Amino acid sequence: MATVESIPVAPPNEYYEIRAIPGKGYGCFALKAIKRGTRILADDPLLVVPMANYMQRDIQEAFEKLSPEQKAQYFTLHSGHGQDARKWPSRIHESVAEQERQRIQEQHQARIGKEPTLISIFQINCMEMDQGAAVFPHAARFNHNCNPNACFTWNSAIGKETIHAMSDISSGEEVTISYCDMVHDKKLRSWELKHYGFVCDCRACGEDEDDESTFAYQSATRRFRLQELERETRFLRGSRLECGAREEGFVKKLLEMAALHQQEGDYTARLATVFLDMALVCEFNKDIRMAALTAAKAVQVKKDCQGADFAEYAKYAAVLARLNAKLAERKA
Ligand SMILES: C[S@@+](CC[C@H](N)C(=O)[O-])C[C@H]1O[C@@H](n2cnc3c(N)ncnc32)[C@H](O)[C@@H]1O
Repeated sequence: MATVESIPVAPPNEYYEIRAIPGKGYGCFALKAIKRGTRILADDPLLVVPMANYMQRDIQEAFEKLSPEQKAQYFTLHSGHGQDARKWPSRIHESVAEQERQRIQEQHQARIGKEPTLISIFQINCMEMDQGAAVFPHAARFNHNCNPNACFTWNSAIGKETIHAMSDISSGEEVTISYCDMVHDKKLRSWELKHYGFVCDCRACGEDEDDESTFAYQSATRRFRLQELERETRFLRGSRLECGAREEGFVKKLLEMAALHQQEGDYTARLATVFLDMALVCEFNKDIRMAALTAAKAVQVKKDCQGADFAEYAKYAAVLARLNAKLAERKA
């Protein structure tokens, strides 16, 4: 039970404070109106595990390197222990290799254990970092929403985890991020969130998806269509974008994807890639005016969600500069 004295403190900042929320532990609340694109937090890693398929011993090894204060800070974080074993599969398929089997068992024991452990804290607080994962003590205080108002990124250029506002946030509103892929449907999201030990009660999860008048219905429809469009365009993007440029209806599909992401409030780097691909396809098809317009949108979204100091941002800015130069040449 949280007491006033035990409430964790946010790092000195003008944007948010930490408050207790019944049933959710703590959460982060806006101290004032925050504009989309604002960097709310840039957090240093506390405990780093340099591989994705980490074992208990890897967390232990990283933990041993911490100072006594850092070790104590780690154990103030929320833990995913105390879950009901009956809600998890009781067997591991025989085809699973020995090392992975051990990994699954370690994770499972941590979840159903009675006390917080290194793993039970790591598994619900870690975020991707380079080829592995890390716990960021302040970023770890942001709760989940399937339609969040903020997003997080590991920014290797500055060596920090950043949290940016993805929409305009009102004073007093909880600042949330998504722990799962925003395109996933409710069933998959609930499985992903089960690993964190909670059932999401956001509008997209809590309302009746079969009732056309609800946000949940609209959201489910958008996510379903986005999945379809991702499947249809998967092999026409990235290094195969020139094939996409030649495909009839491809730009229309990218436009639809961009619209759906925006309607869903998903102003993440994924939306930036859709705008960038649109710009490159338009450039390929010699529609420079449209290309420059969509490149400007890509740059804006990229900057808003990750910042101009994010390494990949320079690539986006370079595309826009090239297109603007082409436009200027045409006008001259
Ligand atoms: C990374 S921590 C977030 C901060 C945490 N609430 C705290 O008190 O430090 C993740 C844990 O917070 C809780 N949590 C996050 N989002 C939630 C939500 N939407 N509903 C209920 N619990 C949530 C769950 O216990 C989850 O395992």
